[in-house]
Order: sequence, then C-alpha cells, then structure tokens
Amino acid sequence: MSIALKNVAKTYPDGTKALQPTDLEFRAGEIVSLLGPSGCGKTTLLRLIAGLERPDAGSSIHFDTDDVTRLPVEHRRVGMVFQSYALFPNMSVLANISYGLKMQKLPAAEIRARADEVIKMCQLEPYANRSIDALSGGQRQRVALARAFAPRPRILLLDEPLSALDAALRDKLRDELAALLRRFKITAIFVTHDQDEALAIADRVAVMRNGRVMQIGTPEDLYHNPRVPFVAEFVGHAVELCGTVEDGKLNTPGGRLALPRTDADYQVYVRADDVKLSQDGSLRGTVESVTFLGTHYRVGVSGVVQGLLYANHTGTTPPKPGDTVRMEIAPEALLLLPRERHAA
Ligand SMILES: Nc1ncnc2c1ncn2[C@@H]1O[C@H](COP(=O)(O)OP(=O)(O)OP(=O)(O)O)[C@@H](O)[C@H]1O
Repeated sequence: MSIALKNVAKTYPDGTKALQPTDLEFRAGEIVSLLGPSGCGKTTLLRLIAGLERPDAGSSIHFDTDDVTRLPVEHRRVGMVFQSYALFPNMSVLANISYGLKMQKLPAAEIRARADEVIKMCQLEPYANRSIDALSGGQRQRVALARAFAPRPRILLLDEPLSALDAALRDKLRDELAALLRRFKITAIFVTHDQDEALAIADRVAVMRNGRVMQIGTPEDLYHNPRVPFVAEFVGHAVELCGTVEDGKLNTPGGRLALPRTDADYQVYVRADDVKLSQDGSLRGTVESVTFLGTHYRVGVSGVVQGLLYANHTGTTPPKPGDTVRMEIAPEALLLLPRERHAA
C-alpha cells in the first residue's frame, strides 16, 4: 500500500506548529525512516498517518487511491509498535497476540490460524505459551511486532521501537527488525533519532528539523549528496571548515585547502573518512585524541576547525596526543553546501 501526503500540516491547539505543510510519498513495501532531533515533528507525522491526530485544513492523506484524511484510526488498518511495547505482562505470547483479534470478534479458528502464522514468521514458536515476564527484551520486541502484524495491517508504523533496549541488543535487533519487515513486505514507517539505526534499516530516510522534511533519499544519497548543512552534520557527522576564500583556496586556521569551485556562497563541510594523515598534507594541527576502531584509528586534531577535526589513520603506528600532524583532503571530497537560512 502506498501513502501520499499532500500539504499535510499540524498546528496543536496551543498554537505549536509541529509540522509545516509537507508533501511526501511512500511506495508500497518501502521501509522509510523519519530521522531528526527531539521535537522536530517525527511522532506528529507518524500520528497523522495513523489517524491519531487531525491535520490542519487543506491537508490530504491517501493510502493508494483511498482518501483517508478524515478516516478515524480504527478504519485505517494501520499496525503500530511503540517504544514501550505495551504488552500485557502476565499474559502469554499467544494471548497477547490474539487479544486484538478477539476484540475484532473474529471466529476462534481464524484467530488461532492468524496467531500461529505470525508466531511462525517472528520465530516465536518455542515461546508461544510463555508469559511476557519470562522473555528477553529482544523476544518482547518480536511479540510486539507479531501482535501488530496479526490483524494484517496495510501499513506498519513504528515509534522508536528499539530505544527501550540497551545499546548492544539494539545493534543486534535492528538487523533482525529490518529482515522481518522485509519478510512481511509491508509499507513501514519508523521514527528514530539514531542515524545509524535509520541508515541500517530504511530503504529511504526523511531527515526532519523544526517541523520540516529537509531531505528524503536513500542512505547512500543522504551520505554522499546532502543538500543542506543540517543533513551533512546529522547524517555522517560532517564538520564545517571555516575560513576566507582566496585564489580558489580556503584559508583555514590550519592551512590552505584547494576548493573544487569558488563560484557561489556556500559552506564547506568534510567527514572524518575523507581526512587523511599525510606527511605532505597542506593542513596542520595538534593531535588531541587517538581512538582504536578495529580497522583504523580515529585521530582528533585541534587547530583547524572549531573543536576537533577527525582524521582516519590506517597504518599500525598512530600518532600520539601532542604530536603535530599534517593532513590532506581531496578537493572532490569536500561537501559544498548552500548557506542555510535559519528557520524561525
Ligand atoms: N499535544 C501537543 N500539544 C502541543 N504541542 C505538542 C503536542 N504534541 C507535540 N507537541 C509539540 O510539537 C513538536 C513536535 O513534537 P513531536 O513529538 O512530533 O516531535 P518528535 O520529533 O517526535 O520528538 P521526540 O524525538 O522528542 O519524540 C514539539 O515542539 C512538541 O513539543
């Protein structure tokens, strides 16, 4: 089922403009992540799609060709998974999954067949009769998903589904979650403020800020072609290189850097992956930190940008804090982004 939002906006009764007028399309079977800092409007957008909030006048929401703008939540056939799974702790896995189907007054045989189907899909067979209390965080998450899938929703909405878990478990489960969503071939929209999670799970990511979608694209597209500084900083932690431009070069506090072009008013950004330590590099700074990351070292250098400029070192002997190092950045690795007009 595809989703089309046209001119969808939300102003809460107290006047808070949580979502500015937004046009977005989600394709059938696509997994899209809404990514952005706290308060940017992610949950509001999700709740508008669910039918839990009424959009402002002039908004329209379609599921395929159905206009659902005024359809209440119970008729939209969307499944929802929240941060706190809201499972019944004293009931079994099977009872939790069957609960919603019983509320719909489906025949007992149908309930059992659907529950068995999702229990199998979510690999919960060994736990079907176990109480929720006796499950791990990851197993509970699978029950929450199975319960959301059981009524055969047209669309699945997930609000920070992994954020209640500790970091190690979260990393493991995000691959599992991505695989499960693909197995069900459902259009899924999930909210997160964690860029690694968004990039790992989603086919496309919508980066939001101040009630606006700043950019939507594949993870690769957002990483390689951010259109605004905010997206470059939020996806892949790019840092700004400040300085004056002279003769096609940027004069930074750490040295001169060749620019690929000098035509317009832009800001220059770079990512650690594109900063190389090199004896004849044109930038100079002082090593402040050295972190071993398995395949390489990440070296934090002061004296070039505000704060630290991170560079990768792939050799065996990294520099030490206090050392003076030289670095180079290929002109084509620089991200030249239009100066941002700050939203009110
Ligand atoms: N019922 C409400 N009444 C008034 N303002 C609200 C209401 N719900 C949310 N807001 C405001 O709308 C804005 C967007 O909130 P929303 O919950 O959509 O953000 P979010 O991106 O999901 O944030 P978080 O990551 O912290 O959950 C915020 O400024 C929030 O304070």
